[in-house]
Amino acid sequence: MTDANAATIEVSGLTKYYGDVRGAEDVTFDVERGEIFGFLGPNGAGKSTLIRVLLGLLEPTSGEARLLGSDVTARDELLEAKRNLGYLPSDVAFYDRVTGREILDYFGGIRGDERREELLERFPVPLDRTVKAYSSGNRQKLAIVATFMHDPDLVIMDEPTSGLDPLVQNEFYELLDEQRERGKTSFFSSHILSEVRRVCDRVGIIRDGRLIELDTVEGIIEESGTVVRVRLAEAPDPEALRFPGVSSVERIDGGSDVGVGDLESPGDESRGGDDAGATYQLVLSREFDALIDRLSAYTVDDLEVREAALEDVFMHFYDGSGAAADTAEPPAAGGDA
Ligand SMILES: Nc1ncnc2c1ncn2[C@@H]1O[C@H](COP(=O)(O)OP(=O)(O)OP(=O)(O)O)[C@@H](O)[C@H]1O
Repeated sequence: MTDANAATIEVSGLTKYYGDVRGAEDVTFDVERGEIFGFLGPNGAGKSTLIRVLLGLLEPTSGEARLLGSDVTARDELLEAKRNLGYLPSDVAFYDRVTGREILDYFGGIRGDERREELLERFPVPLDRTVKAYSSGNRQKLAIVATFMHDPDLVIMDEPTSGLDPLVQNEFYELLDEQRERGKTSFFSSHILSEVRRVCDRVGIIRDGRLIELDTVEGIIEESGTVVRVRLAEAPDPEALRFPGVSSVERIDGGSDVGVGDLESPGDESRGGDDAGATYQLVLSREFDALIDRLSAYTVDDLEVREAALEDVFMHFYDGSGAAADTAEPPAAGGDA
């Protein structure tokens, strides 16, 4: 039975293997009623695997998952819970020889459509055209209307803003804010950091199938929220600059094998490697006394301290690997991260 007081999503020790291939490993988290929860990770991290298990489309190898109080492996229970669920897949595929209106009529007939008109005003689409003739943005807007129009308690979305222009994205974020005010729950995967920062209450970060971070966006930034760039006259091993509170330290002037010099600050590339000194980037919590203490052992030629962008923090969680490229924000997304 659906339990009105239960967390809307409960995942406990969930593991899913495809034969020998790990999809998800020992993942545990809850999403509470009224939360906006962002689920992040590089390509192949296991996001879709978890979403598909939650929807009952994949059988877990071990562990448990409950959706709106229902065990996702109990078919009848889950079917009942799904009346209160909206699902927006990443690759929306409508039967495209029918019109947008016919599609909404179809889904409305199955699940209800009490919010249809209001949502169409906010996300207008050419209703009488066949979906085949829709732009990808219109297709996504139609999918949003179809996902929310029966006013579900929980919506699960896989990269919901892909293909939307910035104005429509904003409208979508406002819709999520309103959902939260109405006690509805939103769970979505994303690669767009500005969107995560703008809308999410909490974030789970998944890598190689494992949940490696679960916190509020503020908590994540606070924990690793300051970026320090320092140019020293000497060139110590980066590890010599590490102290408690430093989550990453890298030499960024080409003197080490870790290259994050492409992050920002045009002009930096002109600096490094041409003499005995070296430039480092540290990501740390606000441990300034310890920083000054550590740097006092060297000659500081230049020092820059700034608040970390979410990108810096994610670089850290994504381990500075090529996977971090997935966190890059597409130009159309706009935003502040
Ligand atoms: N049907 C499948 N058969 C075998 N392996 C699979 C299958 N689906 C996913 N995998 C593997 O499971 C791992 C997790 O993949 P998943 O699609 O869940 O990642 P993702 O985080 O959703 O990635 P993306 O951001 O690229 O969509 C990957 O190694 C992937 O290759």
